[in-house]
Amino acid sequence: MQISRYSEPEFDPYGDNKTTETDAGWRAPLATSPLSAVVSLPGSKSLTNRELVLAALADGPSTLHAPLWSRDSELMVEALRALGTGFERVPGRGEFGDDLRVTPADELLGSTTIDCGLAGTVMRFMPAVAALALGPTTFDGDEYARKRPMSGVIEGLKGLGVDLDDDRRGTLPFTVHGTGRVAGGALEIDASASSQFVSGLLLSAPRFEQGLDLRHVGERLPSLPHIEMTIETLAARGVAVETPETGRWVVAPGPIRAIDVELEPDLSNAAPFLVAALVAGGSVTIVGWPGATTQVGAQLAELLPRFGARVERDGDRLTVHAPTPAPGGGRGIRGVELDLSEAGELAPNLVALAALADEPSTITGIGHIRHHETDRLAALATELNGLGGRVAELPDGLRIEPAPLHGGPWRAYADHRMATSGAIIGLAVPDVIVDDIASTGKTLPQFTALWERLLA
Ligand SMILES: O=C(O)C1=C[C@@H](OP(=O)(O)O)[C@@H](O)[C@H](O)C1
Ligand SMILES: C=C(OP(=O)(O)O)C(=O)O
Repeated sequence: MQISRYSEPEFDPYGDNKTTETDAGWRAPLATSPLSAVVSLPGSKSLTNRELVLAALADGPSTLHAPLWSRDSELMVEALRALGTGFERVPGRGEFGDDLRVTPADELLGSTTIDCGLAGTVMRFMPAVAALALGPTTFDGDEYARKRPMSGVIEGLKGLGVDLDDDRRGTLPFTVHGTGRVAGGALEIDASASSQFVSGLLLSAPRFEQGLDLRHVGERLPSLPHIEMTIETLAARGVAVETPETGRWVVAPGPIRAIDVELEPDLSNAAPFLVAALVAGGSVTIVGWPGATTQVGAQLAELLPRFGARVERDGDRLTVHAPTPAPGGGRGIRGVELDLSEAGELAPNLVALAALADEPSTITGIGHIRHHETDRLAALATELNGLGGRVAELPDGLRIEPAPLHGGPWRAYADHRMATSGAIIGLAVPDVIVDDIASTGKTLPQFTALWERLLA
């Protein structure tokens, strides 16, 4: 079989976003009439990057149908390719790019460097794979990636007997000295800073000699649905993860089956589009909404009605209808008291929505999003207040008071969800200029094209 390079010249992780970016930034389009839009979205980042790792560790070739093609998934492909995994693009039925055939290496080989970019999934999922490779693998990433916590991965691998050189600050860069085998066994880690510490160990665990008996010992565990997603993707490949008690996962050693998988659309990337219906009025429909899913974005169907939306489900179509405008002239968007600890990934877009509500909101349980692509609590408060907002940082969340907003610069901090939050504000407020809309290429290279079509 011919294994071609994934990064063929025509592939551009920033895609259509380049076409609308100018030197001054991207002027977020204002919504001038109620929406009536149907939107189709590319594959889920979280599912694609799990399936890439599992396909590379599987007992034969797997095909991923309708995978995500974006900066984060390209970084994952390049990381796995650097260790010897084969990739071949094959024509598929998806609207957003080819399918991908993944052929595991006969033997994973290190002696390489992996660029994690700003991708949490790459920096937290790949070190355990590198420990299964023969030879040293150095991990590094974007400047801000060096600030994201890695202690659960670093201390976890050391606890499993892996030789790892690090800066002792619990961050990138570091080098994993793989020997081609990991003993595995019982391990305790603190995953309070990120559920990805748990997922990253579980994904490789069936390949450890004694499997893994992992216990989380910290105070809180954020983003639980993402751990469920890891367990489900392993189960689909014949690996049972036992959960004898909350915060403990047991994986027996054994093969990871090669299977062909169909990727679901990214429901967290549906958030800005669905939120747009509440801000602009009218309705937005997402097609391809799965019947059952572990994606946390599915919670939008329950979260958006809390803000006053009406949600309708018809087969694989999910439609969000705007609330009735308030008699006094407001949009009718209600304030909320939300604990988003399970769904921190949705927080930036929901905070943007709350900033346009008629009533105050408090969103908590999201202290861990200070460790996402940027300190999202500080970034949201700074950017909204810069446009006249009244947002106060809490230790683990934000308090948002209604305030009239004005136009001005909106910094994205290289964070795709900060960029899309600026676009949401710009629907209602003229002259919001997002400095780095291309950061949406992390998970949705088509963002600006889809956004402009939403408003067309
Ligand atoms: O495993 C994953 O795919 C993810 C887990 C979550 O991370 P945290 O637990 O760090 O919030 C989520 O926020 C991130 O966007 C994706
Ligand atoms: C936190 C996020 O990403 P990452 O996978 O880099 O952690 C996110 O996409 O909101």
